[in-house]
Amino acid sequence: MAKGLLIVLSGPSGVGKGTVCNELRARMPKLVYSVSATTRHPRLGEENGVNYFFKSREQFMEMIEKDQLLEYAEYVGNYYGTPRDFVEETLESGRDIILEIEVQGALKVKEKFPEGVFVFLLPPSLDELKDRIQGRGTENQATIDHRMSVAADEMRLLEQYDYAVVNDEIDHACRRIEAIITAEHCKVRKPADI
Ligand SMILES: Nc1nc2c(ncn2[C@@H]2O[C@H](COP(=O)(O)OP(=O)(O)O)[C@@H](O)[C@H]2O)c(=O)[nH]1
Ligand SMILES: Nc1ncnc2c1ncn2[C@@H]1O[C@H](COP(=O)(O)OP(=O)(O)O)[C@@H](O)[C@H]1O
Repeated sequence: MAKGLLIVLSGPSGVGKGTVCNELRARMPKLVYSVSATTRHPRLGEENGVNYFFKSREQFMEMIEKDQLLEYAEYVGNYYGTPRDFVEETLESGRDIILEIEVQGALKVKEKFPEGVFVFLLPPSLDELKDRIQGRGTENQATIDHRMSVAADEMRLLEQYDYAVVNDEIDHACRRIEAIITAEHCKVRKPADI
């Protein structure tokens, strides 16, 4: 059986990765979502095992030592990582999986899965990005400033991705990503790619 597609959706904080990913999951019920582990505290309404697996620093370090993470990254003072087994089992079973992760982690996944589909979500402008992070109201000003300075560096990594999608409107961004997934399924795989 053909393996599933590994789709990595990345881009700067606040660009709308979470929002677009949720909408895609609603539109593509067969698309499997990888739930990450993190040392960040849960936000109001977030559930363990649904949004993230919330871990202590010690538990996270243990996952690293046991090689249970496909990749991990430290981002604005917290660790985030992708549980490996779930991704590999999903792909083996022929289902597509989407990882919504920040850019350093995405590039580590690319080293291990060069055949993955790497999608970079762009804001319509940096001003709009700041408005979105502020508008979400989940971070204090210092964290917002830190995330904005990280965002400028993150944008430079765009050229290492396969696709750039501007998140102007959620519906438009989702349609573009759906089109990318459809196209990837239609792609003729050369023996060297398999
Ligand atoms: N490398 C990596 N990044 C992750 C993972 N899970 C989430 N992230 C990213 O970590 C960053 C911070 O996530 P979070 O604190 O939930 O804030 P938000 O996504 O900006 O609302 C975001 O860019 C996420 O996409 C993961 O497993 N690995
Ligand atoms: N296309 C869009 N137009 C306007 N606002 C958006 C759009 N996409 C996301 N947002 C808003 O921007 C904020 C950041 O989105 P979020 O999905 O949390 O970003 P990320 O996961 O990349 O950090 C949220 O308040 C969200 O509602």
